[in-house]
Amino acid sequence: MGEAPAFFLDELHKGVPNGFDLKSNGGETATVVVGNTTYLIGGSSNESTFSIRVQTFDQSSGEWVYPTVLGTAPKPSKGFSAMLLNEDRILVIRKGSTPDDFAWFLEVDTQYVRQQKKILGTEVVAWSKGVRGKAEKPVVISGPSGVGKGTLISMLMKEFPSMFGFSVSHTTRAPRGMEKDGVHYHFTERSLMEKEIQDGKFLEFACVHGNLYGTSVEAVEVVADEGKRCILDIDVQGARSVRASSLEAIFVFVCPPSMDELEKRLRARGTETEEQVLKRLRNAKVEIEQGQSSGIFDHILYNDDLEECYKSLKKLLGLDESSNAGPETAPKWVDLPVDHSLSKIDQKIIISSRTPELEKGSKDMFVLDVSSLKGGAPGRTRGLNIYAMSPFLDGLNGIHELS
Ligand SMILES: Nc1ncnc2c1ncn2[C@@H]1O[C@H](COP(=O)(O)OP(=O)(O)OP(=O)(O)O)[C@@H](O)[C@H]1O
Ligand SMILES: Nc1nc2c(ncn2[C@@H]2O[C@H](COP(=O)(O)O)[C@@H](O)[C@H]2O)c(=O)[nH]1
Repeated sequence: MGEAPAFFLDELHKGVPNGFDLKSNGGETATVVVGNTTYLIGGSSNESTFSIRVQTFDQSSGEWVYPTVLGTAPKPSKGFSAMLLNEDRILVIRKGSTPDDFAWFLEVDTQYVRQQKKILGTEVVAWSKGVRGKAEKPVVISGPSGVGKGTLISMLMKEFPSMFGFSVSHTTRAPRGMEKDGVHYHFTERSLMEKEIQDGKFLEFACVHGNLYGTSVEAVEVVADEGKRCILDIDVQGARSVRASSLEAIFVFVCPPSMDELEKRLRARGTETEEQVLKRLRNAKVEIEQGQSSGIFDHILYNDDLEECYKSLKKLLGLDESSNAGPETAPKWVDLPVDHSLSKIDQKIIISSRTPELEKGSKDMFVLDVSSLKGGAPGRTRGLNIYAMSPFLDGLNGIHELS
């Protein structure tokens, strides 16, 4: 595994498929060899911006392969640099990008990519954007309809607005009176949702009480992009799928004190028809059985007294009284040098300016610490840490933590 030799690159250039603009991209094409496959990441240029594209070359057959590219690709930028991070992913740095959108990972052999290869029967690569800050695991909350999941989640979001973000699911059920599209759910048509499921846009989906519900990859990404911890309110089937996916999460199951109390709450909420209430209660029995015995869940909570249950939820999430200290300081702005090179020392990527930055306050070197990465496709890669280093101004000890 490594960089492609120069002669091989020349051969590649001859056969480059249409749309790939390697020459004008001036050395910004990355070629990474993994076994018999060369991953070619190149720009297709449009005036002064490059859209990043991926192609693979199978050395044994001598053929170009068009992999299925999953995830949202990075937006066009002034250019990019790339390097092999480890056996399963390539790091791509977008030049001249905003600080919250500079680091991307092209996964070539992660668990998710291998899974998708099997499902789709094609070569697969997947994009995942790197996000800075703490790498707290998402929280999956399941339980029968009417047990109080939504109530508990609202309390958490109200008390810790800067810490948690809600994953807005898609559903084919009709909105209830107060529900807003895009806030409580993305209300959608079944045929459209089925097409999007086919296109790999969903992390999980399930038929629940006669309607289709699902968590799109984007719903989880939006929360990670805000630097928040994602909360998913999904049924047991969905929790099972997430458990089997590469999204590492904490799984919580909420039980009612009794079936009578559950029925009381569902009826008191007054949002379902009699037929729906009966259906939801029938399904509740199965869900409670599965929730308690399937081994999917890390924690089981009993929602009898709401305040007590909320306290237990906070405790298992590691939120004691002192955690309510207000929002974390926002990560500082990073002004990466546009013309830079990348090198790697252990789990640290050194981003060095090719031309010393002369402007007051600009930095010449950055260290991207990738030792605590979490998550990845589908979704964001969390836990990215970046430091500025000014060897010319401060000596090599001049490290400033930015996040
Ligand atoms: N501990 C509790 N004691 C009494 N009532 C409660 C308790 N927890 C929640 N409730 C009430 O029960 C009803 C159902 O709660 P909620 O809507 O949060 O359930 P849910 O689990 O989110 O249901 P669904 O899965 O259908 O969305 C609401 O009217 C809520 O106010
Ligand atoms: N598998 C999924 N289940 C979901 C999702 N969003 C919600 N749900 C579950 O559906 C039922 C019913 O919800 P309601 O809003 O109609 O009362 C409830 O158990 C939710 O947890 C999802 O994206 N995937």
